[in-house]
Parts: sequence; C-alpha cells; structure tokens
Amino acid sequence: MGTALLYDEEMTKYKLLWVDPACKIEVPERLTVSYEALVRSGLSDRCISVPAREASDSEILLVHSEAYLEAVKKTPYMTLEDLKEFTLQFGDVYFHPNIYHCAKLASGSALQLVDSVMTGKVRNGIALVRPPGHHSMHGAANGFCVFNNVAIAARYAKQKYGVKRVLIVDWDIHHGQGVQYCFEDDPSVLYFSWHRYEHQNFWPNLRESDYDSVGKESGTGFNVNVPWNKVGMENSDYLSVFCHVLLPVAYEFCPDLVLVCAGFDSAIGDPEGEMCATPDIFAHLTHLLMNLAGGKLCAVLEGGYNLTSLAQSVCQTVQTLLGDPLPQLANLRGPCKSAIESLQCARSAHRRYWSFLKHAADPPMTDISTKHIKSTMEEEEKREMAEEERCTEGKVWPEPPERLCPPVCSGSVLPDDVACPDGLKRLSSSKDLEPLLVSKLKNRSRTAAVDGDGVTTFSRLYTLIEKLVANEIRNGLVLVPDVTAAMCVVQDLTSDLVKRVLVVCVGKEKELDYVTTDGKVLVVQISSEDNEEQRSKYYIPVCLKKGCSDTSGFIQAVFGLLLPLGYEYNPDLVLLVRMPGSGVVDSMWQQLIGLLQGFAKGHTLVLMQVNEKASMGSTASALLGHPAPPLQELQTPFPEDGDALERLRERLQADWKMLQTTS
Ligand SMILES: NCCCNCCCCCS
Ligand SMILES: [Zn+2]
Repeated sequence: MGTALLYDEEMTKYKLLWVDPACKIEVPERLTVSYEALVRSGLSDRCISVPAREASDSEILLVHSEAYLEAVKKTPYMTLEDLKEFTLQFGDVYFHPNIYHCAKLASGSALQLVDSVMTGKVRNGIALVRPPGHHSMHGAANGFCVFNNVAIAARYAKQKYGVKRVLIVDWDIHHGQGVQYCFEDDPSVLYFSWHRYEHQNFWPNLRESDYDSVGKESGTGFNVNVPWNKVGMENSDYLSVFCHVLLPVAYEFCPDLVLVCAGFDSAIGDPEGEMCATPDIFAHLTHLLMNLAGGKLCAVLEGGYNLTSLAQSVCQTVQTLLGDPLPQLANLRGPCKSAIESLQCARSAHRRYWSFLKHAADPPMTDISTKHIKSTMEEEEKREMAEEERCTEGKVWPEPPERLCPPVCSGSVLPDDVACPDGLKRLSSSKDLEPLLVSKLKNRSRTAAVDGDGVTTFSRLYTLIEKLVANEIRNGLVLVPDVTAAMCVVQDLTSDLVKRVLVVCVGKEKELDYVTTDGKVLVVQISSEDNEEQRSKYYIPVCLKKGCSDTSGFIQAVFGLLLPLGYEYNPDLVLLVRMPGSGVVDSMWQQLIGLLQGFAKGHTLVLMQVNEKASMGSTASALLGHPAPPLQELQTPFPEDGDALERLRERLQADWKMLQTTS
C-alpha cells in the first residue's frame, strides 16, 4: 500500500494583512516550498494524491464550540478593521477573509487522510496544510491556529471507524496546548508533546506544559509532556526521548492509529525553536512510529518557519513514509545535561502509570520545574552555551544525504531444497571464494559447517554481503544448518568489508567464542542466560528471566538498550541472529526487524537455522518493509527484568552516552 499526499494551493491564499511581529513568520510560502520540494525531488509522484475537502460544521464541532464556529463564520465578510478587531481577542494569531475557508480545508484534509488510511486505500500519509491546528482550543484561535486539525481528526477516527486508541505525537517545538486540553481526561487518546519551555519562559508560557501535567481523571497518565529547558537540542536529545519515554509508553498503549502533529520548527535554523536537530532526524522519528498501529500513520503539518529546513524536513518525512532506506545519523554523543533532566522528570512523573517506566529513577535533585532556576553555570553548562552559540548563530547544516533505494530489496541464501519466500531474490554464488579464505573459514569454524555445500553457502553469503555493502541489495535472509558456525564466518567475511557490525543475538548461545574489544563488532545478546563475566563494552548480554518469549521484557530491552546503543554505535551492517529455540514471538520478531532497519541504511542480514524455516514468511515480510503486526496485549514486565535492565543501563551509561536517563 502507498503513501497519501494532501496539498491544495487554495491553502496558500491567505496572509497577514497588517503589521504584527508575532505573526509575520506564518507565510503562504511555507506550503509552497514544502510542496515544490516534494515535486522537485520526485517524491510527490511516488505518493497517492488525495484531494482536500472542507470540514463540515459537525466535524468542526467535534472539538470547537458553536459560538466560536459562528464567530469565525463571519470573518469572510469583515472589513480589514473588523478583522483586526476580531483578532485582538485571541493570542498570536491573525485572521483574513479567506482564512475560514483555508481552516476548513486544513481540517478536512486531515479527515481525508484519516479516511484514506482507515479504509486501507493507503498505508500512511501526510497532509500539507495551513493554518496549523494544535494551539487552537474549544472556543479560541491561538498561535496561528484556527481549527484543531489533529484533534478533530482523532475524534473523527473514533466516531467514524470505532478506533479504540489514538496516539498523537506532537514533535512541533511548541506545546500543542489545544490538543492537551481536548484529551487530558480521555484515556483513549494518548497525547505526547515535547516543546521549548525554558522553565515557562517560552511561549505559550503555560504552567500546564510542564512534565507534571500527566492528564486528569480517567485520562491520568495519558498526557506526556517533555519540556526542553534549553535551546540547541540536537538529534541525540530527540532520539533519547523517543527511546526512553515515548516508545515504551506508545507500545504499552498499543494504539490503533497514530496521528502526528508534524511541526518542523523543531529543526535547526528555525527562528522559533532555535534547536540544532538536523532535518534527517525526522526520517528516524517517522520510522520509529511506523511499526505502531500496523503502520497506520497520518502526519499533519503544524509549524516550521525556516523555509529551507522546513522543505528538507518534509522531504525526509515523506521519503520514510514511502519506505526508503534511512540516512545514517553520525556522532550521536548522547543527551545533554538539560535533556537528561527533562527525560528523568518525564519518566519519573509517569512511572506509576506505565509499567514499562515502572523502574524509572526518582526525579533529579534540582527541581527543574521552578520558573526561576538558580543553577550556577557549571562547566558543563558553559560548554553547552558555547555549543548553542555555535549552533544557532551558524544556522548552516549539510543537505541531508541522498537516500538511494537499492535495485533489490531483499536477497536470500538458502539450502537448495528450501523454497524462496515471495519477494526475496535468491542469490547464487557469483564466484568461488579464494582458497585462502576457505582455509581460513575451515580452521575458524566448526568443520560441520564447511563441508562441500558449506563452502557454496559461504560463497553465496559472501556475495550477499558484498551486494549489501555495495548497496545493490538492501537486506538479506540467510538459512544455514548451524547459525553459530555461520555467525563466525559472517564475522570473518565482513571484517574486511565493513567498519562496524552490530550483531543482535536473539536467544541462547552455546558459547560466544568471539568477543572483540576493537569496536569493529558490537554484540548485544538477548536471552535467558546471564554471561556477567564475559560482559565488555562491545559485548552486552541482556538477560530476561523468561527468555525471549517474554515480549514485554524483550520490547523493553529493545527500547531501553538496543536502539540507543545502535544509534550511538552507528553500524554499517546489522547482523540479526535468531538462535534455535529462542522462543521469540513472531510479531516481536517482525517488530525487531522493522526497528533495526533504522540502522546501516537498512542493511540487515538475518541469520536463521534451517529448522526455523517456519518463520521465514514473517521474516521476509518484515524485510520487505511490510509493517509489523501490533504486539498483542503486553503483560506487565517481570519486576526483576525491569529492574535488571535499569541497573544494566546505569552500569553501561559511562561507556554508552545514549543510555543515559539520569543526571
Ligand atoms: N516570535 C513570534 C511569537 C510566535 N508565538 C506563536 C507561535 C505559534 C507557533 C505555531 S506552530
Ligand atoms: Zn510550532
């Protein structure tokens, strides 16, 4: 299924008609540069164009009051003076004779997008709209917003499609207070927002935007705020919050639909956000949400006021929705001190509501929610200030790298008597291995693996790896008689082909006879075994009491450890090894493959044993980019697992900064 794109140039036909410094950044060009960038890059042609429509009164009344709607209805007939007068009652917003029409189109576009996704016409999509929506409230316009496009879409999805749970992710740099007010007492809508806050000193300066606003009444726990108390936040900070706050909660919530308040004023260069995250971060934020709700994701444009970073960020988002390989994010050095405080506060505020956060640490000693923080400018913060100046003053960043789609998506190396799953391209060995390499393999790994056809297998394997590295193939599936032997062989084959290999071992391993210390390989093993003594910086055993069949524990290990480690390590190849008898559940297995595609431009090599070929179908499906099925009802993780994971993270965070969640 495809990706919907909604855009209608009618929504460019309103603008600020008088002088108002607070509103001058909200210009029609925001929409035209975004759409033109999609056209120029060829991305719009790859999308399914869906027409905009006007939201009806009853749809608008799902969120707004009749009085407010009636008042807005009058604006097309107002004189300039009347419009100015009418605007005065609201904050940081302006009206125009055509804005009511555009506001109905913006909300209607969001509803068209929901229809396209919920009817299965498309898998996901994006609506490029203005005016934005997330600040508008039941009876008031605010922050450039007239109708709350995403809030209306959430109510509409519940009413028309019986959607039980909606996740709203608001990655715009402003707090979507309008959305928060709408759903704070509603447990069927989980609202997540990060936003520039600076201890309530940044617009809209609301006390209820802080991390301790967790929702109310039956909605308690279903409102997650992460305040940024400094500017200059980078990719590391954003990814840390996704891994350590949003994703655990989102997976536990298990939504039927994901709506994104896709504001791009959180990108570098934006005059509002003054952050330093680069446009390619949105490729990863989108990707990390795409295995929720069976891939049903609707992104609706909110803010974004630097026309260059806005256009780039929109393209990065659409390219990921289309399933293209992700760009590698380099030198992620872990969250800054301020981000860690925000992270820790949000996690501790929610640990009583979400079992996946149950073992989160206590809030930091310094109570960061007070408005006038009296923290002395420590050495670290001085460095951060210097960093910020460099970042925001410069306001230059590299164009996001090109994300080329390999001609072949998934290759396979299988025993001759095993049928190749649909969609995979069977590889034959293009050449025999050099005798030297064969002898190296023979003495390296168990004899059983390198008999006659063993060598054929290895030469095919070598060919597959060469094609992955050459980006001729995106990922691959390998079925071998003995995964342990094959693992060592792959390590040998890759050692001179790639710089860094992330090995993810699912299940028990007899004994891992290669533990490298040179950093060329990072092994993360998830099983029921605890190899305490073998642990090193590059060999990280994660022990689950009930082993890999415990999906709750598994998913916690993925978000709390594997993903942050993977981002920091930034491998050029991911080797995913499924040990026989691991007990991993197929849906979890597919989620894992989906999530690991975020690394190494999607170059994932899956190694499985022939006797597990029953799982080849689901493996192939995940490798081909089909969204993983939602993880059904997740039980509460075993306390000892959650606790052990937190302890392991605290031990490792000295070596791996992306694991930090406590200051
Ligand atoms: N420096 C201008 C103040 C603008 N304040 C309102 C911002 C609304 C953003 C909507 S995404
Ligand atoms: Zn914004």
